[in-house]
Amino acid sequence: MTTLTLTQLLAAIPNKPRQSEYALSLTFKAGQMWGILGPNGVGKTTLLHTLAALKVPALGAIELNHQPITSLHRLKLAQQIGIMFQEHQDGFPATVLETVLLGRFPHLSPWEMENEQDLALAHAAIDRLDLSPFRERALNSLSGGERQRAALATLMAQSPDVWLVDEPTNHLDLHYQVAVMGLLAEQANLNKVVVMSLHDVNVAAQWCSHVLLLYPDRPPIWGDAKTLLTQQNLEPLYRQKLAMTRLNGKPLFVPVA
Ligand SMILES: Nc1ncnc2c1ncn2[C@@H]1O[C@H](COP(=O)(O)OP(=O)(O)OP(=O)(O)O)[C@@H](O)[C@H]1O
Repeated sequence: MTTLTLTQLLAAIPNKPRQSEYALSLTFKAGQMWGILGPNGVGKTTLLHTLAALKVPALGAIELNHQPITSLHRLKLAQQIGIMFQEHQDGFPATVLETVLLGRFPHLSPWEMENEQDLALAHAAIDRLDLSPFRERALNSLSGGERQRAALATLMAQSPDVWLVDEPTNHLDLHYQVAVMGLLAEQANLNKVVVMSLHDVNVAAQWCSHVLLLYPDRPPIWGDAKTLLTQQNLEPLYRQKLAMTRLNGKPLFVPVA
């Protein structure tokens, strides 16, 4: 069973004094769907980048299946941990299919070309994200939502054990928000670890099994989403008064002006 364990972890947040940060010690487990919530600038993206070993933490350790991630070869890491970034930068001109195929790169040997199975996985991911009409389109010609779905299709083609997803519902209309959260829930059901940053507490309440609440000015809390997603915990998180009701047994929060 895949585990990603954080021990006394402090992410290196630029311009933030270390003494004002609180350490994280928790384990993300296979089958769990985690939402990281917190105000703008609190460090959600920095934490995701640190978990993907793209940033060195200020302090503490991260272990994938009880092995320090720093001891794993970058290629091995990319086979097991995948990240979808918040901002999508198109480094060079490429079609949707070429981009999604990049997800297979960590699984290829040096100089090896993608085989039929890699192509089949890329096509399946494109179909799953409703991108078939755009298969041969230049990535930079896509709309924001289509581009977001192409990034998720690339992650799906990569098929890592740990999915780190920075604001998955960004740019998406309501239909695709539900479709994409359904896709991530499906991955958790397939025993992947899913960790995402979210701004919509209602999306977290609807879909996440666990949450990590990052406060700007007090220790973080983490655990069962049903227990932690309360007005009492969320109002100080966002410094915003909230009203709460229930829909189908799940809480629904509305900011009160
Ligand atoms: N390259 C950088 N130089 C200076 N400061 C930076 C840099 N990158 C990030 N920061 C700062 O680090 C802090 C954490 O940023 P981060 O993107 O992790 O926050 P976030 O919680 O994801 O925010 P948001 O909800 O706005 O996406 C912010 O104050 C940000 O301005």
